Amino acid sequence: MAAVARLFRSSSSAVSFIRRSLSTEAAAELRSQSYSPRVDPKARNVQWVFLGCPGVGKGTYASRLSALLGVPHIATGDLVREELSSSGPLSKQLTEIVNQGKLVSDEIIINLLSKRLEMGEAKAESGFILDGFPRTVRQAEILDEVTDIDLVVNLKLPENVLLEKCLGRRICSQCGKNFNVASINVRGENGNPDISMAPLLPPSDCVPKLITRSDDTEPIVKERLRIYNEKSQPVEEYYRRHGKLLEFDLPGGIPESWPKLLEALNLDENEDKQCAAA
Ligand SMILES: Nc1ncnc2c1ncn2[C@@H]1O[C@H](COP(=O)(O)OP(=O)(O)O)[C@@H](O)[C@H]1O
Repeated sequence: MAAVARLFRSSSSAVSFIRRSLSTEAAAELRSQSYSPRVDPKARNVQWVFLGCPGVGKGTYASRLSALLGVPHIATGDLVREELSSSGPLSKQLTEIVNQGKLVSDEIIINLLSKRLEMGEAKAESGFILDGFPRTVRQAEILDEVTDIDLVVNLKLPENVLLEKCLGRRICSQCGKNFNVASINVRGENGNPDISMAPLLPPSDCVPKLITRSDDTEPIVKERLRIYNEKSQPVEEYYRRHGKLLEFDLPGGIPESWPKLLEALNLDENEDKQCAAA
């Protein structure tokens, strides 16, 4: 773990980039606005983290908010998948780890994230919505050493829904959009409401190009859920202690959840004009 801190200390480009672009002043200003509903979302420097189990919809909601707020959506899972399809030196090692449902080392993930952030710097990006990072308490501590996170949104769904969602997930290999062929109807337990989600079907152009992620099989999803509970649930606790965690129980699919999420974030639905489809 010390090696990761050393990586940040010694990799001056990564550290200086993160320090420069993740301005704590802007973060303090955002906090002082306390998500006031009347603030122009584009005027904010958003530095948010999305937490949640595999399949919960971090990518869907983070990318919608990224379009609404005009900040990049950075998903470390996407960075890992890009790396493993690139036939670069890490590719074989990463394929093995991902296909076992395990986590990539903190060193590798921070390296990939630093490179992505540097690329954003070149494009004068400001703010971010991180999805899939941090996933260990050590990653959260390292992030805190280099920046000031404003808000952590913890998306939640029951585990049986998560499994069905992962197994129904399909991706268009051409446009990259995510779809879901599962029709979910799960009875709520212990007084919790029932959950229904209609399938999110692709347009006919995408149908012949649909692929399934190699780690979206039942045994691998179960392992990813186990690892989430072991390694990433403590991250929820870490941010809860720091008073940054917003818990959000998804009430259903996108049509029910999106307006409620905007409400929880004090964002006005009327600002949702240019939001891209999920
Ligand atoms: N922050 C991270 N730390 C370690 N490994 C990661 C991290 N982010 C992504 N990965 C790797 O990439 C895989 C895919 O990530 P992601 O698409 O976020 O999956 P999930 O659907 O399980 O949330 C993970 O199972 C893990 O192997």
